[in-house]
Amino acid sequence: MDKLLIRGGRQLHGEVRISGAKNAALPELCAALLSSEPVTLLNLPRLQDVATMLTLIRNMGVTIEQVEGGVRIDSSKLSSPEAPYELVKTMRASVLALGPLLARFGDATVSLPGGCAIGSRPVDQHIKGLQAMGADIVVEHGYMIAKLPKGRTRLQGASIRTDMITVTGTENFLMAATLAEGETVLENAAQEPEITDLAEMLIAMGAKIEGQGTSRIRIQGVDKLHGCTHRVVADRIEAGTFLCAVAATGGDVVLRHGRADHLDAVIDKLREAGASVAAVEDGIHLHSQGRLVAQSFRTTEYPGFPTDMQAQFMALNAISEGPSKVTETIFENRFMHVNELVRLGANIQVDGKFAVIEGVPQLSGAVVMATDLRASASLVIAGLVADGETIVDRIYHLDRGYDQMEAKLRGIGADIERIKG
Ligand SMILES: CC(=O)N[C@H]1[C@@H](OP(=O)(O)OP(=O)(O)OC[C@H]2O[C@@H](n3ccc(=O)[nH]c3=O)[C@H](O)[C@@H]2O)O[C@H](CO)[C@@H](O)[C@@H]1O
Ligand SMILES: C=C(OP(=O)(O)O)C(=O)O
Repeated sequence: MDKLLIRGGRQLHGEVRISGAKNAALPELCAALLSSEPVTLLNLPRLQDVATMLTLIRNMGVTIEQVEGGVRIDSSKLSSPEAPYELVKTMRASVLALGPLLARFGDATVSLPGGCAIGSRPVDQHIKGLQAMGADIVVEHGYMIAKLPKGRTRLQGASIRTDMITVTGTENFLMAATLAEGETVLENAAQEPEITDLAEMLIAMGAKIEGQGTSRIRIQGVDKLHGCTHRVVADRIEAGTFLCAVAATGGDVVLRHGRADHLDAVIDKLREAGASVAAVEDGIHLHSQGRLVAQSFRTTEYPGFPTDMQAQFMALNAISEGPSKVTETIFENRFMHVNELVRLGANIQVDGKFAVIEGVPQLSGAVVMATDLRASASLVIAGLVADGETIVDRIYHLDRGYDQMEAKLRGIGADIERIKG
């Protein structure tokens, strides 16, 4: 298992290129299954999750050709609309294959993803919504087996209101509805920029969608979608992670292609903490000097503070001045990084969905274990400011969602290397 070795204490200066977003690329690879014509996705990040999704769809009989900056996906010969457990277990986003397969073939078998470190993450809303569109779905032997009733060839438009806001749920319904008969209205829809990006790709394929980026999305089903070329939106969580890293170490960095307009909640907190952050042409500029002031925050759905930035901002709070309180409202078990941050000298108490942090002036390097994707990123940030050497073990979590993180950090002056294991 690979590890990262970090020698902390360096300020970060220079430019980082932000990659395409994991959470847009994954649904968009599934959206390519909606058409028998080729789809080209550009600005595709080099991530383990993307590789897993490509294996998953290749397994179904899809042809993938590498092109500069991305892939060309040809699903005209897709023969087996199935997502097996072996692939789904390493990546929950595989559930995004369900909506497109069902919409195009009237038939899909997708493994239930199972729980993961940050929470139980059920998919009951996905099933309920697709059932409202006329699918028969049974759960047997750990699989969701979805079919259209006899005599039907298309899903039916429906009004779907989920019990809570769900990002991949909204994406599954959005993709399924593009080929359904009639109108689908998604109420209580997620508003994340990745959903808007997916909707823009679907529109480029001939879908009729209105209201993306709001809580009410309307889709008029069409008979067929065609191919398209789409550029994956920049990863706001990768950008937010680098902002927190530089805010913690001090320094001056431009995040090329970063979208400040997708990170308002995080940038507001960084400014309140004392960092200077500005949108610049095709990027974000951050300048930070000296110890910042810790900030309390509460994770909520977009446009609120993202749960995917909670761990990284907590690492920053751990070495900022004063107390802060972090409230995690989206996932029930997303404080796995706390014990590891404590091993590095942080002062953090957890009580249910609250974490209370008392900033300390200095962390000290140690061996720590990554438990999930963003927990790993928070440990890297802590390692960059800690005294001496920090080893972050189990970074396969990090590789799931960060495109060459250590090379990008080295490029702006961090002392960080990968130890192959
Ligand atoms: C690939 C991708 O885009 N992943 C993101 C997506 O995950 P994902 O789409 O899985 O997260 P959801 O928005 O669905 O989850 C929100 C909450 O709803 C619950 N829920 C969801 C669906 C369901 O059928 N039943 C149910 O109870 C979840 O357990 C969670 O408590 O949004 C999360 C919340 O912003 C992010 O942390 C993930 O990075
Ligand atoms: C939780 C995350 O991703 P996923 O939904 O793919 O597990 C994340 O990106 O932080």
